[in-house]
Amino acid sequence: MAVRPAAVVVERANKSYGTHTVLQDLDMTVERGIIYGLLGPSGCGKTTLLSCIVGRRQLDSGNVWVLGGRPGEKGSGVPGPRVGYMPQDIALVGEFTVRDAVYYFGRIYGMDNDKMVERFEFLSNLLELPSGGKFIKNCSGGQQRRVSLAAALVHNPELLILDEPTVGLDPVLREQIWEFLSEVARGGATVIITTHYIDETKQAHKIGLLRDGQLLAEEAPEEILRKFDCNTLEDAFLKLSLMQHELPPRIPSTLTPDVIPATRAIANGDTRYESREDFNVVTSSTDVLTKKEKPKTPKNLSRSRYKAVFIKCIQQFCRHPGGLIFSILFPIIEVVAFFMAVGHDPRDLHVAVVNEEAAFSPFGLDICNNRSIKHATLLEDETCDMYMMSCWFLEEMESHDLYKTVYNTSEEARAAVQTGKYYAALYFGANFSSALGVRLTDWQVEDELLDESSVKVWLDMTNHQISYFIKNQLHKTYESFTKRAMKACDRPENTIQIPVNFHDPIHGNKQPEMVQYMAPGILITIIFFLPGVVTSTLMISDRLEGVWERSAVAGVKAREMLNVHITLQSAVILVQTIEMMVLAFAGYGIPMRGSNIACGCLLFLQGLSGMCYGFFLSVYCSSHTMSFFVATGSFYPMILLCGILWPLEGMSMGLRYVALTLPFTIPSKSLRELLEKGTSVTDPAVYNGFLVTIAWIVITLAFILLRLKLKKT
Ligand SMILES: Nc1ncnc2c1ncn2[C@@H]1O[C@H](COP(=O)(O)OP(=O)(O)OP(=O)(O)O)[C@@H](O)[C@H]1O
Repeated sequence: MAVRPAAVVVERANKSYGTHTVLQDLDMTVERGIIYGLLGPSGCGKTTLLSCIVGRRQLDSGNVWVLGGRPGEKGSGVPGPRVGYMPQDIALVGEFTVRDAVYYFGRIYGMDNDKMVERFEFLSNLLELPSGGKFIKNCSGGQQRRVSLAAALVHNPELLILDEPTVGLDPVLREQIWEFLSEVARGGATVIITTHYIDETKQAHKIGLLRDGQLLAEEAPEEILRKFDCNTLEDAFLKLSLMQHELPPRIPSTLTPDVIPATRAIANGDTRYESREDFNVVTSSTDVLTKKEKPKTPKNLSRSRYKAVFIKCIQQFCRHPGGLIFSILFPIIEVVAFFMAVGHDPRDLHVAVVNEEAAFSPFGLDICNNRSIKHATLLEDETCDMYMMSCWFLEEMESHDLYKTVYNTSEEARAAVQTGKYYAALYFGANFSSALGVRLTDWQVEDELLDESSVKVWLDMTNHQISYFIKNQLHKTYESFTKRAMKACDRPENTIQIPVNFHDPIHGNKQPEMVQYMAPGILITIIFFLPGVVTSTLMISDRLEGVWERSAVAGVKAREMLNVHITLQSAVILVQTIEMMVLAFAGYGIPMRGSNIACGCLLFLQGLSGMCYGFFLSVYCSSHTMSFFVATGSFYPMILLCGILWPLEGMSMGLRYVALTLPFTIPSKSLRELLEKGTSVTDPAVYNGFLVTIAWIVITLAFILLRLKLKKT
């Protein structure tokens, strides 16, 4: 008797999702060279069982042997090129053409170009595939399913696992596919197929009926019909299901040798097996099953897998205009938007002005335009005569970008502020100049005179930026106004300035621009955010579409996927870094006092950190929505706490420590040190930023690998 090892043996398999038991002490045997039809109602666990067979899920207890080894074991070829897997979902990249989809798997399995061309031609004819250049996303559901089947068949695997391959196909095509599968089995390969069309499984050599986590029957279709005295398999299954709880526990069929129907004679190369005894597998002796066979896998598959995934990612990226624009144009748009919109002083600001001094003068309000008027003169007795000084004040105010709109009364001016027309109202009393003259020469003045010599200001403080700007401009106006008056009266200009002298700053310049302060933080956040979003979106799409899972069954390792993605994203991040630096330093003249290379490296590392954060989101979030929530929920606190919007010194100590651990806070400070102070990278103020960035990369990668290890997704 020729003893022939089984292709698949499952022994006392148990699998639950939480409290929901899916497989319960399940035994299953699939002999080599047969078509095995796995049937069962929706949700009974067929897909779960298949994914345990291909090594993508682990049983809670029990054993699985596939092609003489354990799935997932090193060198078993499963997952890998010994299996062809067609999942229930299409699991193909929408940006693939029909040809790309088939070639992608061909490359993973290490097929050379000629072989792929030949197989593609063959499968195109067999499965009536749409034209090779048609995009998967433009194919109909049935066409996509046929392409998906072609992708599973491309490399002539030893074991074909097809999860509902014939759904939605027309009967003629279904018949052709079954004929082809019979031919494949005659060639010695094994086929496990699930289908909802029970009748078509008549063509299988063996059928397993899965219900409530167990196989109710596992026999040749004719045998099932005979045993249950039925004309159709549907009737037989109905009977079996009704009798399920009355039946004694099923003894695995392989232990009771049956006769394989004459019509189902099975061939493997030159050997033909006419009887079940011939065909028997020694499931009771796991020695035979676990005996290692040398898998017929081509060498250097890792290289071809890298190539396949690399080409796939490039195709996905280049054929996705949104992604391309997002990655290349967004950094430019965001940097330009920032430099154009942020940090500039408000312009064309008008304030409501009531000038009673001028109004009651002989020329009325026009007096301020009268160039012959002398506003301040030194008299012979060395006293300073001041006249219509409000005109000078208003002139100085305009030179500080605050323009007057004249009102007649202070009530009207304040009403204009109240209604939001202006941010400030100014009032000069009728005796402004004379009171000011007395005030500047006499220390002992009465409150009334003090009041008359003051410019009264009412502000709308609800807009902090603008009201602080107006306050600042009025202080500057006062400064230049008094200097002008003192000069006219031949007095030292600085005598009535505030007695605080600001020397040249140690760092930066006397008129710092907000934009320079914010730029490092903004560059850091942009370069972190973009790769983060691109990575999480691409990865979640791949996973939800089943592409990741399917590639993994074909043998692509998570590490290989990550490496390819990291390489490609790194290239994109490099381009983004260069774009941003050229724009910020050459385009908008942000000073760069430190090392260009150090600045580039810090930005690049931040991009990598953002990419790792994107990976992190993609492995921990089950959907795009979830990832969006987490990304938005985390980016905002990162930006709010990083010190660009408000200094850390304004936060409580506890919050400050939290802020320092976030990815933007210390790196933004380090970049500012590099740019504005030219600090060396050997200084902790700079290298701390690098350390925090690297720590974020390492920690997120560790969490990603941990997750991938713990959960085979
Ligand atoms: N990751 C998971 N977490 C929790 N429950 C799951 C998970 N995957 C599957 N299940 C549940 O396990 C049961 C079996 O699912 P499975 O996909 O294996 O069924 P199936 O027989 O393939 O169904 P169908 O024919 O509809 O595809 C279902 O009730 C399903 O809801």
